Amino acid sequence: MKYVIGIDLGTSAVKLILINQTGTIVEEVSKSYPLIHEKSGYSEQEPEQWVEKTREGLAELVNKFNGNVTDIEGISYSGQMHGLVLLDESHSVLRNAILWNDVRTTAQCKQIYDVVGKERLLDITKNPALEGFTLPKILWVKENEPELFAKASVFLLPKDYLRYRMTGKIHSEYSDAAGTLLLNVGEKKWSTEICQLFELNEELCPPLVESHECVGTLTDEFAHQTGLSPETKVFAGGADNACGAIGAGILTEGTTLCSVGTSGVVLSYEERNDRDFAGKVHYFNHGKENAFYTMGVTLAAGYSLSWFKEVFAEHESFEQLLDGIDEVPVGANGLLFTPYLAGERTPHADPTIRASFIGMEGAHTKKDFARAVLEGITFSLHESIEIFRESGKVIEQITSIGGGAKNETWLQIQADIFNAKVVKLQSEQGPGIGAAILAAYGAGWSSTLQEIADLFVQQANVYEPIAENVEKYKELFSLYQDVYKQTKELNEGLSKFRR
Ligand SMILES: Nc1ncnc2c1ncn2[C@@H]1O[C@H](COP(=O)(O)OP(=O)(O)O)[C@@H](O)[C@H]1O
Ligand SMILES: O=C(CO)[C@@H](O)[C@H](O)COP(=O)(O)O
Repeated sequence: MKYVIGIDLGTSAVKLILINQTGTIVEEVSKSYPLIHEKSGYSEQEPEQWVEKTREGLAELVNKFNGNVTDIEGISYSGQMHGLVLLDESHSVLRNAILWNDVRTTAQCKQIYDVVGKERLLDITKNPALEGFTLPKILWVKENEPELFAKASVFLLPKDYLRYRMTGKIHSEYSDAAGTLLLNVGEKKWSTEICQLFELNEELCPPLVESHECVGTLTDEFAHQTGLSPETKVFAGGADNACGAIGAGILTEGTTLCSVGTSGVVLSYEERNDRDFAGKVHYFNHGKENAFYTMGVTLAAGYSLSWFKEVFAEHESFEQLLDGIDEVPVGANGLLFTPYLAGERTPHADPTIRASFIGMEGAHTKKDFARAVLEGITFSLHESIEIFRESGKVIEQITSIGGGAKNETWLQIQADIFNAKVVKLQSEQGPGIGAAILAAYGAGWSSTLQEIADLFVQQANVYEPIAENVEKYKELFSLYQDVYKQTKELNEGLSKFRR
């Protein structure tokens, strides 16, 4: 029997899965690491933590594995997107990674529009200038830490840095490069024009490969530390959302994904590189060669729930916290939550907005709050579905993955708010499975990604929308949408009091 490993370098943890040739997950290991929030709007991580935790996790995985390690044919990656890792000439890390959910770069986004022009930026990158993307972070470091920036020889995205440490080879691949605002997405090459406009040496951008391409094998040192064979082939991998899509079988036109990790996304497959969404949703290269996807993002999706748990139910598990929320009626007894804990991306690209609970009263219990949090996150995701539907897409079925897909009541809430069938897969670890599919495809297990996805992606359950709930949620959604408008100015006033 042959095996592959999928590594999902998430925001909250690195999740490792070992899958065999029949698509069965044989072993799983997860190792978490912290976020560093030095100031309001800042979000960083230490790249060394990603490497250490992956090393520890792989050693544990190999230790639990009963077979022969030389039968593990390949490893590939799925990674949190957009994070900036800067390396010096000797490829040492220059500072903490600045992550996708860090919103310190509003001034740099404005600078990008002023210098490149909004239309031209959309022509080249297909995306607007958003705080979370990589180019604004590069410009922030250039402006605020010039001495450090002068030492930078190359930038890497999070999983590309991890792969570098495991192989000694520097690369990026199209699906993650698409989230930097430095890639010409349609033409699949770094934009010389954008690099020149910001006086960035193009060598700062790593060489690009396809997601399924083999970039080398493990270094002897890494193989020795984990117990893996130094012959194990390493494949480039993809952005977590591209891998989540592969791992959920989103490989043809008309298929849609909802993923609730730390962030939340609604993603739809695109065959073409020339659809015009005017920057309302992200438009990125897929991990499948020459394909694309469009995507709306809720910055604090799972994060809103984990924040709520940490602050108000520290000693409870997610299962305990959510136990009984199916008994709370639709609308959480008149309580509405907007999940803007870290600002928002879709449909409001707004780093200043913050979250609200509206309608609190003395009779509300923790269960009402927990249900309101789940509903608020789902309303935010529904805003992206509305954009897709308005553009003419027909969305009748959505595959739901990520930590959020562990809860049955939440999946029913998704079906009712989205007014679509929601499919739960046997494993909610879509991005890790997508990474494993890329490794299996790269290793030649089949001639198409689709064939491997058909084998690896297994449905567990389908949640049908309940008509009565759909109607109630339509009314609540319109109230939810009002909260942004009504709290925008209030939050601008409050922003000077923040840390
Ligand atoms: N049992 C559960 N029920 C509902 N949500 C859960 C459960 N366990 C985890 N989650 C949610 O999933 C999120 C983590 O999802 P995951 O896909 O692992 O994230 P990431 O890839 O960002 O590290 C948590 O923030 C939490 O909100
Ligand atoms: O910024 C985005 C997508 O544009 C996020 O989706 C990140 O890619 C992080 O993902 P998770 O850790 O939440 O899965």
